[in-house]
Amino acid sequence: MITVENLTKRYGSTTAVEDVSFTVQPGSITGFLGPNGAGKSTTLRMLTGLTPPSSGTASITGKRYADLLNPGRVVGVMLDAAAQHPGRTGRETLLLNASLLGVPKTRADEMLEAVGLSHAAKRRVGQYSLGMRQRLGIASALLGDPAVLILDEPANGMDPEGIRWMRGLLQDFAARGGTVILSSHLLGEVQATVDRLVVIGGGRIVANGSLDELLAGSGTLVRGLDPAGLREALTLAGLQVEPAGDSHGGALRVDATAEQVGRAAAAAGQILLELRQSDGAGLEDLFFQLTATPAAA
Ligand SMILES: Nc1ncnc2c1ncn2[C@@H]1O[C@H](COP(=O)(O)OP(=O)(O)OP(=O)(O)O)[C@@H](O)[C@H]1O
Repeated sequence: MITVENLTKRYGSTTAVEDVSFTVQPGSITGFLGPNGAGKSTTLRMLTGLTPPSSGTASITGKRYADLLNPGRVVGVMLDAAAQHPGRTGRETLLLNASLLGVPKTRADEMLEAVGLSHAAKRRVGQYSLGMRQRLGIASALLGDPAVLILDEPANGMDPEGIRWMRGLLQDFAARGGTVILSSHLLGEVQATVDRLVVIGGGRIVANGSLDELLAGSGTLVRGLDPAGLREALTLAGLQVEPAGDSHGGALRVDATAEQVGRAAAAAGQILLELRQSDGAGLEDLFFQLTATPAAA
């Protein structure tokens, strides 16, 4: 379990992270989402003891990272896959990390196999693509057989096949009771992988919940035989209504449950052609909406 409580980081007059709190439970994959500069890396660096917080605390399995006896056996971390030593081979990289962690050398080859890099084991990391470095970074993070994984932008540079592979690996890890947090600035990149989302914008948490909860938060899509009459009826019933966009053929997005919308329409005798929870496009809108800075909103 990961617990972040009231974390704040200031750099001079810049507040990179402000009063951030969330938890990540075992058996789940949490996406830590936000646009560039939102404060994701700073939060993950504080969580892993690399950046001291200005205030607040972060703990992994109940302890601060610095207080873990052999942290690599508890938590696997990948913060910057591109920063790996270019002159070492993939295998040498893992052998070195295995000896630092005190795990058997055989783990290095096992992990190369697990991330699909056995064929490139003897190639220098400098010749690896970014996607291959991400795989190597994940192999390093898994070396100590940790219960917790913290990955900063692991999908960056991966092709769709790589993202699908990583999804399977992380879902297996979580299914065995592991705790995973991974950051991304692209919702679409992680949407199919994560169970929960913590969304950060301008250093503050702007949404936190399961994907289902956040989807439900994007409202109900409704389409009627008489669009103008339906809109008037819903507005008169006190519901917030807006057009759902050109691609939805006169549909409306309503900030209410499907039942509330259905009842209001029925009371006004409006005939409905479609009534459903607003879908993934709504989540994308929600993401932009949530992460827009007040000045841009
Ligand atoms: N060492 C530092 N000194 C000064 N400002 C910093 C430092 N590190 C981060 N910042 C600032 O803190 C803010 C948050 O940065 P951070 O790297 O955490 O964002 P991010 O969400 O990880 O973005 P990205 O996806 O671009 O990595 C930014 O405004 C950044 O310029």
